[in-house]
Amino acid sequence: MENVTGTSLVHPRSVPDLRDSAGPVVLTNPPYTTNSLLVEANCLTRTIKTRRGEKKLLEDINFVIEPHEFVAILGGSGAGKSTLLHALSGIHPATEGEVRVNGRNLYEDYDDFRSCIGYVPQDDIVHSGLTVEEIFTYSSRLRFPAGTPENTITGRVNEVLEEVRLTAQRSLPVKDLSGGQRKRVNIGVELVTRPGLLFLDEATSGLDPDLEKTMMELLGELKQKGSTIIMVTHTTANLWMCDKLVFLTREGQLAFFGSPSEALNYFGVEDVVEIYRKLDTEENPKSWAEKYKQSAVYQKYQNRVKDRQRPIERADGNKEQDMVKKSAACSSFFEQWKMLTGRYIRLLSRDRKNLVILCLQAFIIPCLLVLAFYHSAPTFRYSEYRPQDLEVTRQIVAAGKVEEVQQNIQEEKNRRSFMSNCIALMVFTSIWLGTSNAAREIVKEKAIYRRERLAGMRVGPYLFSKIGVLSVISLIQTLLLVSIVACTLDLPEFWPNVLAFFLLSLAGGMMGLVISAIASNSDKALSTIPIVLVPQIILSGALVPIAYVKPACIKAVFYLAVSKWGYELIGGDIVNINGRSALQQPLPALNGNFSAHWGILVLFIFLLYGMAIVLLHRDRAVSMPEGRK
Ligand SMILES: Nc1ncnc2c1ncn2[C@@H]1O[C@H](COP(=O)(O)OP(=O)(O)OP(=O)(O)O)[C@@H](O)[C@H]1O
Repeated sequence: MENVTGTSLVHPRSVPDLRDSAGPVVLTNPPYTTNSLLVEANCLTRTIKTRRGEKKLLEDINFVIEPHEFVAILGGSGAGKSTLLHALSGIHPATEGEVRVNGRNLYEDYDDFRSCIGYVPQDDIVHSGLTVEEIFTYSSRLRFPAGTPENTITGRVNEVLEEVRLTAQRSLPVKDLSGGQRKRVNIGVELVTRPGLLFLDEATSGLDPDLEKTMMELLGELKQKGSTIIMVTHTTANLWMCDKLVFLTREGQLAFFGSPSEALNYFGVEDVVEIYRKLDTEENPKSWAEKYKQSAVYQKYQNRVKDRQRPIERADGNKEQDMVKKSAACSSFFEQWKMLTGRYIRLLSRDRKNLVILCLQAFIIPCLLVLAFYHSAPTFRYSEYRPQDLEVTRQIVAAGKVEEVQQNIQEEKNRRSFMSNCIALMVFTSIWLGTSNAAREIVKEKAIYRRERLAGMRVGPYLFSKIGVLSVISLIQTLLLVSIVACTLDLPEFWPNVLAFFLLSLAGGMMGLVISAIASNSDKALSTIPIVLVPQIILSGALVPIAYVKPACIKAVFYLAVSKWGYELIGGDIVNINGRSALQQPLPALNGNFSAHWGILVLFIFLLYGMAIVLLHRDRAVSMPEGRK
């Protein structure tokens, strides 16, 4: 392993996969990224700011991991193992120092390496409602370059099922698998592209000894197939399968880097567990780092670093770059959107209870509205709003029958008031339905989202897949709402009403997605909904007519509420009942000149969409180079 020649840093086995005999890179064959990668950690330090000042999680870590090496990162709890893994994989870059992969700066060229890197998190971050086969298939579609034939994907999925020994369970949903099987699914997701660099964060923890050994053997096989594997682990039973061990002191310094046998010799112990004890009981952890720097093992590997410098510089940079870039070519916007939409529909359709609740709420709420308004206010029926009413009133006035005029005015006021209330409630219902449909949709799968962003998923197709499916749900709910309420209460203008309520629901959905993008978990998302929805009720103008609101700066706040524009658009002049004479010509909903209101609702939808895009782009867990700044 230590005699790897420096003439090419690409493993020979990977070449036929990606190139035809004529030379140029082709993608008709499986687009695996089996090119072996050499990893150099140069002076890695990670400092964070705490209330008590700066804290170093990692300090001056240096080592070189050769292609095809299987490396375990070890150390006591809180030593910085995960921090080091994140720094090496580029997920959370070090604040000082650099990681070089085949001589190139990983942090600067992360996008080029994205598809060569697999990261298996500690938790089983997959959609538990999908089957094992579906998970591997979607994972392949997301990670393979555009235009990869379906049979290539199927072939690779079958291979991975074999590799992780889950062929018999391929049709089972992940939620029905055992803990160990789920771990294997978690690892398999990253294996579809056969990554050149595979990082695992305690991926084998919690497994029984037999399964843990099986997983280590599996990783050993992957190494044989060309991957460089770096793993954080607490399990010491099978460390002899690793090529190198990295030991960290309690304070994140490098205590040791070398082979398992060298580790036992260096620490003068017979069992790796004793090394933990030695590292833990040392009063001054830094002394381990200093001692290691004086050791022969350190000198040996430092020489290896020096020897490595020249071959890296000599390597055929262009070919190397081409290959990495080509394999990093992710699927197109449309392909990603299609895949993500298909997966989202599948997931929703498997969650029958949720679907029933979505339909029920769109059915029960309008039914309650009808019950409340139809029986209590028969005069409210919209069909009774006729211009003749006004004429009749005028005749009564002309006849000097003041009492009848007053009664007529009162009836007119009641009618408008009921109408106004019903429309306001429908407006709130639409916005609320949209918001509650969407508020959990990103946050509930945020860990998966982050994992897939690392694998090359783009924010645009992801958000569009959510919006597309949620729009269909909103449309169905709106049709139910408007059909039940508007038809029973004789509201005219059916389709314009449907469109207006649909836009409101869509705007609500966008608010929900913004909440979902900000929230750190589903509970927080749900408790944020009232913060967004209650202002929609207060600022709609239905409770306090905007004409009466003073001063102007407070009035301006009302203009920021989606409900205000929807309420005015759908209610027409009825919304101004308190500000106008009841004898004014009543205008049926949507008959006035409200074209600006349509435009403003659409503008709100676009603004909220933009906000969700920006928030998802700024998600710190997946912002590679920015994380360093
Ligand atoms: N964002 C942070 N703010 C403050 N301290 C942090 C932060 N992230 C990590 N730490 C601290 O850095 C140290 C190293 O954390 P890390 O998760 O890398 O340790 P670890 O060796 O993987 O631990 P374990 O084996 O228990 O998972 C810990 O003491 C942890 O509390």
